[in-house]
Amino acid sequence: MASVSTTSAKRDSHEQNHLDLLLPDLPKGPLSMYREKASFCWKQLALFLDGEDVIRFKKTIFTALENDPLFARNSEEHLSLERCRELTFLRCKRIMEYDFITMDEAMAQPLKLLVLFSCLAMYDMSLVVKYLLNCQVFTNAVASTGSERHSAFVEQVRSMEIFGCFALTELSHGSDAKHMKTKATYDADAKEFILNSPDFEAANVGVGNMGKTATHAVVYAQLCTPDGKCHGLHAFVVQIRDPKTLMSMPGVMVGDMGLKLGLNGVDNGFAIFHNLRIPKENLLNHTGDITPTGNYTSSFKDPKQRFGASLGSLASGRVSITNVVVCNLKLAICIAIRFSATRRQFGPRDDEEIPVLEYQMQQWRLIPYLAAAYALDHFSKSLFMNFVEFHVGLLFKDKSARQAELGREIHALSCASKPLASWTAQHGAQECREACGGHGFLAMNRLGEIRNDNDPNCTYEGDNNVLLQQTSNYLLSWVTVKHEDKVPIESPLGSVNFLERFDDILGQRFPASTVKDCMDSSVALAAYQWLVCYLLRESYKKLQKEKENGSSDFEARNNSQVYYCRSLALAFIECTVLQRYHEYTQDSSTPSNLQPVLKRLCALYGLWSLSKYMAVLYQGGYCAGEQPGRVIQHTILDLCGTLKDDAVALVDVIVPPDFILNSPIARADGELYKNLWTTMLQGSKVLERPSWWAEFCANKPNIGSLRPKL
Ligand SMILES: CCCCCCCCCCCCCCCCCCCCC/C=C/C(=O)SCCNC(=O)CCNC(=O)[C@H](O)C(C)(C)COP(=O)(O)OP(=O)(O)OC[C@H]1O[C@@H](n2cnc3c(N)ncnc32)[C@H](O)[C@@H]1OP(=O)(O)O
Ligand SMILES: Cc1cc2nc3c(=O)[nH]c(=O)nc-3n(C[C@H](O)[C@H](O)[C@H](O)COP(=O)(O)OP(=O)(O)OC[C@H]3O[C@@H](n4cnc5c(N)ncnc54)[C@H](O)[C@@H]3O)c2cc1C
Repeated sequence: MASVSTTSAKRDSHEQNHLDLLLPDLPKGPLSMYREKASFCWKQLALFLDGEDVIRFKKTIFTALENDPLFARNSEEHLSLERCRELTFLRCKRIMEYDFITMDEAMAQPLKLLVLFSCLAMYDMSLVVKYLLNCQVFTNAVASTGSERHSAFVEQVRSMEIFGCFALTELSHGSDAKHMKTKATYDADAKEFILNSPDFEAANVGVGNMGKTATHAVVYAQLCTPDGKCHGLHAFVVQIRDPKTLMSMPGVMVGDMGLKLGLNGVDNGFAIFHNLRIPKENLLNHTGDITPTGNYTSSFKDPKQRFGASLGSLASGRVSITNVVVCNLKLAICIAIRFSATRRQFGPRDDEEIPVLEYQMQQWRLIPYLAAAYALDHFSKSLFMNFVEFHVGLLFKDKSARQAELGREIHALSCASKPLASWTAQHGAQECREACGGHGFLAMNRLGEIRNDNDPNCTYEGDNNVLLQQTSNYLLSWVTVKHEDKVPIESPLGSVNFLERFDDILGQRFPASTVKDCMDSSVALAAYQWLVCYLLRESYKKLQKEKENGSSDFEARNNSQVYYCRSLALAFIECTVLQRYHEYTQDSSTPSNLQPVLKRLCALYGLWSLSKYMAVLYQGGYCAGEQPGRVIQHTILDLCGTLKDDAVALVDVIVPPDFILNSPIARADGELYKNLWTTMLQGSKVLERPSWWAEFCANKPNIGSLRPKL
């Protein structure tokens, strides 16, 4: 009989073999030095974070793209706008053919939807945006704002009989959705709505997929009844092009908005409606409906609530964007860390050059973004699952108070998580670009594309600064609830529950006196809870003061954003991200050998984010004297220094395959110069003289011949 130790050794080696088949070893080379220094096994962490099923699912998607010539990289340099759009469309169609996840599978494992979005986003942001606008944003808006009578539109999208877009923004109104001017007037005789853009300022603009491809749009318009009454913003399904010819429908002037700063695979367009008649049934009737004779009915008595509900479908976009932008951050940080681990500049001796990752400066610039990628990734997935819970409630027509509160909480969280994640990715992408020096500026290394394609995430689905106001409004509403109703502060997801200990928390002071104390992420978490309570109190006081001084509600709110409500919303979401990541890293189900590295990432994310608020922490008296500031700074540097040896392995866990990453300076083999050089030489016409060579060689300028004669 085999001894216990032999049996367990056999089991270990069996598990290792299994892991090696699932996640093959990465090539040996210049990155091996760091891989060998890692304090944990990257394969084990990948397995813990994703699970075997998701790892296999990702592999299926990535392999399909890599083996499909339609997805070949760099096959055509410098695409024209037309070709870029065409290629993105063809790829979008191909993704529908692959049907990586069926409806039933998505219902059973909703997180796999997010995995699919992430894999496509890592390949190309334009592709994922184009695909999602049609298959998710349009269909979701139809399904959640409409009713059974609209299900045919969803079916037609699935078979690509029609192609969808989502049209809310107008030329003269974007953030202020309530004041959109497009008008839908009911004609009781014809049982139709007549859609009109009163003037060109009411034209829908910036609408993804509308420029060239969409046949149908969810259009937001003010619903007016024959009695001349306006019932506010409602959504309608509007056919804008003929699916047989892609020519515009009569009554619709639709066009393309041209080149953008990024995301050029997506055709953003405009549309003007002139007496366009649409069937009565095309009103998406979740928030309100119309009887055949033209009477308006709605289950929402409060117009403010009705307005909020009509925009409800935007929440799924904001939740999903929170995850998609983390992909951009992951791509950028993976490139910069692999580069920094192989790029050598200067050294302690003339004959020794060290990797730039060894410099404290480079560590401090990059490793916090690596920590942020891990923390935000965890948060975005957990928020998505909260959204799924809410979505299921909607599907089952849950009218409970909890469901309504859950909706409010998810709205508040997503209105701050999209800004936090998109800005972190934006700043991170720029830092990574600079951290790779001149090589980072070469388009082939992809950091410019990542940065430019990430940029509009700060604007679409709601401008970041405007959205943050929704979160601070939500937090301030709890103060009113507490004062007026004297009920406990308790939300379905618990994100605001700590506010119940408001007075107690405000009485606390920075507790850590040594770097060792500060390594525990509970220190940063406690500081964040104090910060949120303090900013909430100060924002509330500021609003009151503004009103006492004669400001209207509108003015008071606007004059309380900078340093108050805006900071409050951001601090709250950072606190929530940290809280969730802290709980995750401390959880007993997290393998003990992975806990040290995850706890370090968590502590670093917390302290690094917190360090932006040092002035407020001192201003409010949470910190006093030199010690707290110093300890925080020293701990950040200490953590960066320790995590530096784990950084390459932490990248190996989250990085996609080379084909998807598509950055010669960051391939898994770490052969920085060979890969860069080969790619440079493979460019078309690199060694040829320019086609306009004669302009230099033969046609010399007649110097001074054009000098202005005064
Ligand atoms: C088991 C099943 C599994 C299935 C899982 C489902 C998975 C689904 C996956 C979905 C995937 C989607 C993928 C998306 C990926 C995206 C890719 C990127 C595509 C990007 C394309 C871009 C599109 C666009 O940009 S569309 C245009 C976007 N425009 C905006 O966002 C406009 C911004 N402005 C506004 O939203 C409003 O005007 C706002 C919020 C600023 C409000 O302004 P206000 O006039 O001041 O009104 P206010 O008083 O604040 O609000 C009244 C009331 O309503 C509440 N409210 C407002 N909005 C919402 C909302 N969206 N949801 C809920 N409640 C809302 C607000 O809080 C107020 O309430 P009270 O305070 O309680 O009165
Ligand atoms: C690539 C891309 C794709 C898009 N796709 C779509 C789409 O598919 N469908 C669609 O409908 N729209 C789409 N949009 C439009 C997008 O939703 C809007 O641009 C966005 O909602 C912001 O509106 P706006 O551009 O009108 O900015 P504005 O609202 O004019 O804002 C301009 C500036 O003013 C500030 N501001 C505005 N209000 C306030 C306030 N109350 N307090 C303080 N500051 C304020 C904002 O912060 C911003 O900096 C897309 C945009 C882009 C860039």
